[in-house]
Amino acid sequence: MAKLFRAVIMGPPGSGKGTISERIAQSFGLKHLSSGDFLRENIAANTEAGVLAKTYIERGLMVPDHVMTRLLLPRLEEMTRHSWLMDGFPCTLAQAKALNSTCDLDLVISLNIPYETLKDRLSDRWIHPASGRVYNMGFNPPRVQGRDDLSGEPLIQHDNDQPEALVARLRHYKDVAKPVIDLYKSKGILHTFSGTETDRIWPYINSLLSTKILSRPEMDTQHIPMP
Ligand SMILES: Nc1ncnc2c1ncn2[C@@H]1O[C@H](COP(=O)(O)OP(=O)(O)OP(=O)(O)O)[C@@H](O)[C@H]1O
Ligand SMILES: Nc1nc2c(ncn2[C@@H]2O[C@H](COP(=O)(O)OP(=O)(O)O)[C@@H](O)[C@H]2O)c(=O)[nH]1
Repeated sequence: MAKLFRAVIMGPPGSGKGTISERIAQSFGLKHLSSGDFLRENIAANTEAGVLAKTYIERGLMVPDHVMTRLLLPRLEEMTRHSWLMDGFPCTLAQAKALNSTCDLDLVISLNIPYETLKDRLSDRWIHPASGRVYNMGFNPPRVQGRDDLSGEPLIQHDNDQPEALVARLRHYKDVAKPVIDLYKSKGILHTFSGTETDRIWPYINSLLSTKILSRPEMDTQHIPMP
């Protein structure tokens, strides 16, 4: 049976989780799972949990742990035959404990990015709300200004990406993430990457993953022998 690989990427808002997850998914063939995308799918489909989650997200609040775990864990249980990388979950200790009871993680990537960098990136972040695709006017601008590359639909900015909201979001992230980071450190699976540019961090993440993962998407098809 093939060795499956399960990883989590953590970091404050704007640290590049989504951007780096996409690169990892493309280079190593892991499925990129995003808690935000998953919530948006549930909201669009009007599921019971989606309707509930929406009431929190609209107020700029985190969705309660029990709603998140009820939504995400069954989804992960369906993924027993896939390697995956999860972005945005767990972000509290309760979520991490719930995840722990479902699967063994191989690796946790934690991004450590200075506040000034986060502030600059987020004030320039544009989002295609329907898909969650993310742009930055300097780093990865859309082909047509203000429009999503694939659908051509308008891009928006989130109020809570603006500097006034960011300090509170970062403080909250630090408070809730610290015990999660400590937990993964104690398990010996935490790898922290610091810097101000995704393009400079990426080679280190790439080479770490190259030592842990055998190769590209074929790994999902379960024909790769155990090392
Ligand atoms: N693990 C989670 N626990 C609780 N709420 C969550 C979780 N993941 C996402 N959410 C909720 O869904 C919303 C959208 O999540 P998403 O990750 O797309 O965007 P975000 O808050 O802008 O995060 P980031 O800036 O880090 O990308 C969050 O603002 C939060 O309300
Ligand atoms: N200028 C700049 N912007 C970046 C860099 N890496 C990511 N971004 C942008 O910064 C914003 C936040 O990145 P994102 O991947 O959404 O971070 P997340 O909130 O952790 O998922 C997005 O607009 C990205 O396009 C970088 O190295 N430089």
